[in-house]
Amino acid sequence: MSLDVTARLRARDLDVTVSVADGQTLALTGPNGAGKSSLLAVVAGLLVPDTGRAVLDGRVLFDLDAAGRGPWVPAHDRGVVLLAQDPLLFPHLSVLENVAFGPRSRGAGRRRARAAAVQWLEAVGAAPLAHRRPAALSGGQAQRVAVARALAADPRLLLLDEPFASLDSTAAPALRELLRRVLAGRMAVVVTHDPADVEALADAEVRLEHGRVAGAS
Ligand SMILES: Nc1ncnc2c1ncn2[C@@H]1O[C@H](COP(=O)(O)OP(=O)(O)OP(=O)(O)O)[C@@H](O)[C@H]1O
Repeated sequence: MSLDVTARLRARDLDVTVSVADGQTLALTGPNGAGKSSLLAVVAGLLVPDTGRAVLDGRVLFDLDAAGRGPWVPAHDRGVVLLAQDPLLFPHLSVLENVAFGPRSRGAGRRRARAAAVQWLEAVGAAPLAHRRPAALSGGQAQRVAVARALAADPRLLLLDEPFASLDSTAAPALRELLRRVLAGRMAVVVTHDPADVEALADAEVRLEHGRVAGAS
């Protein structure tokens, strides 16, 4: 059980091979423009590489030959959730409905989806916010809710793109501690510029530069 991805995309000057072991969190680091977000987008199914192959838990996500032909599993069917810098909650739904959305779309009934949502909101310390709309949340609160929504979807792989970038320095440590707890034993990739995130969250680190793997530890 693992993720193995090889992707080449000329338009982004990306040419990488990266693996994540089962239950591990990989930190993806490197300077601006190194290709970190592009690689997450390829794994999430939001960006199509020219050629490459990705296998998650033994299941092929894509396998594109030199002509770009081959199997391609669409984003919604990958078991992969991308948590972006901006929490991107559905503005017209309550916090509870936002978190229940994942279980609902995976076929859970209304009651079971809401129960799962309550449980995840409690896990991230956001249960009192359940009936608010996203517009009534602070940035840190919205990120907590976004974490709950991501986990409620029960992804096989969680991708986090600079999850603390929009938070001030007082909110970041609490969310980092929350992620440290919820990522334990899960497969995840976290893009970060902050050595504190690597230290707190990662089992392994891959550094990208100019769209290439420049180091791994
Ligand atoms: N929407 C886009 N269209 C075309 N090229 C893009 C787009 N987004 C990024 N790029 C280019 O792709 C390359 C990789 O960018 P990417 O955003 O993946 O890097 P990054 O490591 O995530 O950077 P940052 O740390 O600034 O977020 C860069 O050369 C960038 O200019």
